[in-house]
Amino acid sequence: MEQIREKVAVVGAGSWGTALALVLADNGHEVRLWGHNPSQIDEINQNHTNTKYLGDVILPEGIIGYSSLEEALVGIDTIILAVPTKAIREVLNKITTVHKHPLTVVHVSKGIEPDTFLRISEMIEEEMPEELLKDVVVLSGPSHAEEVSLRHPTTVTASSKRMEAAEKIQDIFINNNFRVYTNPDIVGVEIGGALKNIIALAAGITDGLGYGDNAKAALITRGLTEIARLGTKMGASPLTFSGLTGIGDLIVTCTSVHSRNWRAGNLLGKGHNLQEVLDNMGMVVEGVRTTKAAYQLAQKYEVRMPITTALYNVLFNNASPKDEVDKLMARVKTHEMEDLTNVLGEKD
Ligand SMILES: NC(=O)C1=CN([C@@H]2O[C@H](COP(=O)(O)OP(=O)(O)OC[C@H]3O[C@@H](n4cnc5c(N)ncnc54)[C@H](O)[C@@H]3O)[C@@H](O)[C@H]2O)C=CC1
Ligand SMILES: O=C(CO)COP(=O)(O)O
Repeated sequence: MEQIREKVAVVGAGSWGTALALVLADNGHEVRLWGHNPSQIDEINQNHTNTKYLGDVILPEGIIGYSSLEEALVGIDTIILAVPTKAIREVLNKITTVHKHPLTVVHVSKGIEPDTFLRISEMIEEEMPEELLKDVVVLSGPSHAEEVSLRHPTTVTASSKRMEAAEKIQDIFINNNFRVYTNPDIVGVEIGGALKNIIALAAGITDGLGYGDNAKAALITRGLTEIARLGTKMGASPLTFSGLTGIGDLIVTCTSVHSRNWRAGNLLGKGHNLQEVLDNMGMVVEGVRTTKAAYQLAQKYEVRMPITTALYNVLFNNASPKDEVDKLMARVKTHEMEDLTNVLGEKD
């Protein structure tokens, strides 16, 4: 396939931004990687490494690090936004201050904003002046940066309200190690990517408590049910949850040692407190804030989300992880298929 060569700016030089910059550079694009930590940018330009996030991986020389956002964005019309959900508004604000030309914004973050309940594409639409925003595309799926940077086979999905925009991003990223699909269901893609982190925290907790694979399989399966239950009420297609950004990302995040959400949950299950865990992680654990947002959304949409509620109690009400598991197991008996029918919206 003939690749189009583009000038692309990756905004955010953490694990995921750096790994995606590597994919883009492998495809021959001119890649500018912006980060707010000047010493890290020096390391990228001088040593072609980003050791804090990707260890001894050698980055392609085609990646040029920038600590000036204004300089990084000169002549750019596509940006990859790769910062934690919490930083999205602040970074967009900086972008619109220095860049006055229309942009396609590809976001790769996995979260929902607590209190506003906005998905990330909605936050971008709210924060960017209409005349500066061409398209919003989300790129999501089962994809740990550590493995992408080693060029191990990975599959993800691009979604946008305008399919041509998603297809363009598919073309920019796709290669023989990094296979990109498209899906028109942006609500489902964003909800699946955000909510799987909640279940991964819970899976880490049960592993930390010493429970085995049965408990993890139960969390993945019943977790998917409650993600789909909320997602369909928010307008997602139920089919998306059986795809890469649904069950796919849920499996990888609940089972991989690379997952920060699983690792944080594991420490909580072993008895560490939340602040201690977050302080030691040194990278973003998106599931904590997303649990708050999903707990609030469950109440707004009157959807049963027992795993999310149990995790909310552990994170924000000081509940004991073991007591919450005991409570989940002792709930009133129910029919599995009746629950699944609810997912499809055929019953309240
Ligand atoms: N690491 C991974 O394998 C994947 C991560 N993601 C998502 O990508 C998003 C970013 O995650 P990671 O890169 O993994 O996080 P990270 O913790 O590795 O890096 C985050 C980067 O954002 C920077 N940052 C934080 N606040 C900032 C601000 N206010 N202004 C500018 N830069 C700021 C940090 O300095 C750091 O360089 C998250 O939403 C995560 O869920 C999605 C897929 C895979
Ligand atoms: O989203 C991810 C993999 O698809 C990364 O998950 P963590 O943030 O838990 O590391």
